[in-house]
Amino acid sequence: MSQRTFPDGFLWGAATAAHQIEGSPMADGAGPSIWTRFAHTPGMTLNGDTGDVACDHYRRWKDDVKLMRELGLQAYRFSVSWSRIHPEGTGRVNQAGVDFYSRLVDELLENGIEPLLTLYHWDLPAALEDRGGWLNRDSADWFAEYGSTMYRALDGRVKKWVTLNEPWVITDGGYLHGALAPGHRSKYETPIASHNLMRAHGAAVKAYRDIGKHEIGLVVNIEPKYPASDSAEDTAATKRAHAYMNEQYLDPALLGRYPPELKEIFGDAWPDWAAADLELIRQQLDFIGINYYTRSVTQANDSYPLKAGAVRQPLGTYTETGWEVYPKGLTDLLVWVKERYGDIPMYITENGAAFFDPPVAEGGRVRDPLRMDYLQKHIGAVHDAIQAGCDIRGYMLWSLLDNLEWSLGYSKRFGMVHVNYGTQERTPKDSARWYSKVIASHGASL
Ligand SMILES: CO[C@H](O)c1c[n+]2c([nH]1)[C@H](O)[C@@H](O)[C@H](O)[C@H]2CO
Repeated sequence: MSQRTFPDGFLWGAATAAHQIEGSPMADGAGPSIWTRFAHTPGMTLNGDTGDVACDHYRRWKDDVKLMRELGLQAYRFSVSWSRIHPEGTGRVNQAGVDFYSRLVDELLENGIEPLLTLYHWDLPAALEDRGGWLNRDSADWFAEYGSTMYRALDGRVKKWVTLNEPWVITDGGYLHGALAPGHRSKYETPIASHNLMRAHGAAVKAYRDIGKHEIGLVVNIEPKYPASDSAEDTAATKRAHAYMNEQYLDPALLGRYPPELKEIFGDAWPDWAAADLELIRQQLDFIGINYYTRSVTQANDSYPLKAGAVRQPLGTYTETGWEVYPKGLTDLLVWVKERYGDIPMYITENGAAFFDPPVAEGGRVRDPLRMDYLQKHIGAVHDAIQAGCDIRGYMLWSLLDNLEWSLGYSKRFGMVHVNYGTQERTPKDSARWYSKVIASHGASL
């Protein structure tokens, strides 16, 4: 393979999220989030795992930034825990919470690492859930207020902002299937939560345009859907699945409309949204963040309400989370985004895999060849998309650290750095050493 050259300024980094790594969820005046509440509800997470300690990043942040510098990261994508900033969700600001993130950003900048800040990575203040959460139309104002607090505190030092991380997972997991906080199971609530999340996204972007002077975008998880057969049923099911996951959020954000398949999927549960709502949602964005993990070979089935599902590939390679390794899907998807939405700049804001890692060997080595192979192929797929004309400006590996995988607890390790949850010792895996070389060579060593 000829040497791969990435564009000048292409940012190499890694990503995490507050609830998954910080621990100390109630420290220094913070309020509880829906994940603090959900994880402490018996039966909601594997082994009853919670984010009470996680990777203890709330206390070890300085050493973790030092580790990022040693690895040569150029950027770091992290999220802010809303309930550290507004313990009741709105109104009173907890300055100690703002100060934590301000210190983290300063430390990143002092170490030559660009911060990429996600305002919302699933941890809604519990106080707002008690007021209806994302089912309450006021959530757009709540989110814009919180975003404005952070813009005023950090804009300028933070130059790349993200409103939401993955509205699809928030609603499909938290409102339809109930596997994620707040654990609802309602076909009727799901579109309402989705729509209010996107209204909140629009309101936060509008607020940014009044306060901020840099870049703001939206992060979506999208997954290419390939029909399992050329039957009419599988073709229609694939179209529904594609609209439900891939178009449901990018279409309103970038085109100001929902895909028509959503009415077919949700039926009487799909409201006729007001045009003014779609105008609020459709705000000029500076970039889109793409979270990519796998593809879905899709067939018609009796799932509710989508009536479509993935078919396991007998010759496929699968990760510990049951996702097929399919790098070409990333290229196909990025080209699809460009073709459907135009030349909007993109970042790969998450890509990575959980594999079973061996324990830390003598001398502090963690051999993770499967992860290295996954990453090499997917970064190569990003390069293929760039060659195909996509404007991709960076790659954030998921994840910097092994961390709390939501309802799966600590059972899945996505980190390029191993975390011993008993001692909190960090040990870079082989994949981290390999990634450092990729960064140092700007992709040439891929
Ligand atoms: C369904 O895959 C999603 O794109 C997705 C995968 N992941 C995510 N979203 C979340 O943004 C992270 O918090 C997860 O830790 C990470 C790994 O599961």
